[in-house]
Amino acid sequence: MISSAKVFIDGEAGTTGLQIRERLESRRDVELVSINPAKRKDADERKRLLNSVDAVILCLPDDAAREAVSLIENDAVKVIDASTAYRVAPDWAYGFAEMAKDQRAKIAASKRISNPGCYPTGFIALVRPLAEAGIVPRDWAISVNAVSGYSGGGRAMIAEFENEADPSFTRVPYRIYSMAQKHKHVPEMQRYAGLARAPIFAPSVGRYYKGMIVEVPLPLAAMGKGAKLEDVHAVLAQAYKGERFVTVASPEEARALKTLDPESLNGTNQLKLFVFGHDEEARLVALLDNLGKGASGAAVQNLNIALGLDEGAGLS
Ligand SMILES: NC(=O)C1=CN([C@@H]2O[C@H](COP(=O)(O)OP(=O)(O)OC[C@H]3O[C@@H](n4cnc5c(N)ncnc54)[C@H](OP(=O)(O)O)[C@@H]3O)[C@@H](O)[C@H]2O)C=CC1
Ligand SMILES: CC(=O)N[C@@H](CCC(=O)OP(=O)(O)O)C(=O)O
Repeated sequence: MISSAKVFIDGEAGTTGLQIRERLESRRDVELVSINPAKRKDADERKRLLNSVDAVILCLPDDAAREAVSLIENDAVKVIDASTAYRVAPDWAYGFAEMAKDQRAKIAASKRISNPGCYPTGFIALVRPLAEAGIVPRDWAISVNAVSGYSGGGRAMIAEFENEADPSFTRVPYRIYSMAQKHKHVPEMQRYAGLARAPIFAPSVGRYYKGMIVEVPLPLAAMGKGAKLEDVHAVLAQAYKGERFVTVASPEEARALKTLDPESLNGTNQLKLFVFGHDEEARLVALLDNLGKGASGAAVQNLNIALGLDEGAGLS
């Protein structure tokens, strides 16, 4: 346990970096080390800071994250990378503490932690326990549909939706994207859900800032396992029993809902799972803030675990 850990956020002026900074600023057990804004892309100054702290959080595009990792020579520095660069790298710990019983220990023991993608956080939470239980066959042709607020695309997409002077400015209320089935999140979805086949991923973005719904339709009757809706719920409830940041709505709560608002958990590090439908057809839903449990919340949770601090410090 380190009493006051020094932390540098590389990319602290970006969407994710700013939110992490806000979550850490008032902490007494963490001392934030900032870069002079004029030098924030200066490799020498970044290298100095990257090697002078207990932990760094990388909130950069993939290539810049790889460069940052290559600049670290101090073996004591712990790295939490928010980008896609190392999410399926074998020598990195996947930073989804609730994903498996031994995952916290893996995160705590590793100096290289990759923060999960926002969509994969919802997908893996829903599917991994069901694949382990045999309800979802590992070779099932699974699909996942999702909607995100536009902050999911970082500063560039925020400008697209908010800045009328931006050449890409748009007023669309909703749009689908990534139709070529090559989204950067698919490899980590497949790997950590434990599937033999890549899921068909259909993401979309809406004209609102943040919040997301990730949905997995499951034709239970066609899956040949004889699982009923209550079995699906029971597996998920057991998998996340006692977890503070991942909860499963009760069957009564799910039945009472007529609609679901993607913004309901904004500002929190919460991920809430729902099992809708009936015994023949289930609609599994994960609700989260793409900038909360989908990014900055998860990064702070991982930082806390990596430094041996209270896992929930700075999080709600
Ligand atoms: N937004 C989200 O919901 C999520 C984002 N992430 C991931 O987090 C990372 C950051 O994303 P996000 O915050 O949204 O992106 P942003 O575009 O909002 O921020 C990226 C920041 O990195 C800076 N930057 C770019 N290149 C360099 C460099 N070579 N050296 C130093 N700084 C650099 C940018 O500066 P400038 O703008 O001046 O180029 C910007 O401040 C990405 O890898 C993304 O995939 C993860 C989960 C969710
Ligand atoms: C709405 C939108 O565009 N979302 C982004 C995902 C968010 C993101 O930046 O990906 P990470 O979670 O891996 O960092 C996308 O689909 O590329």
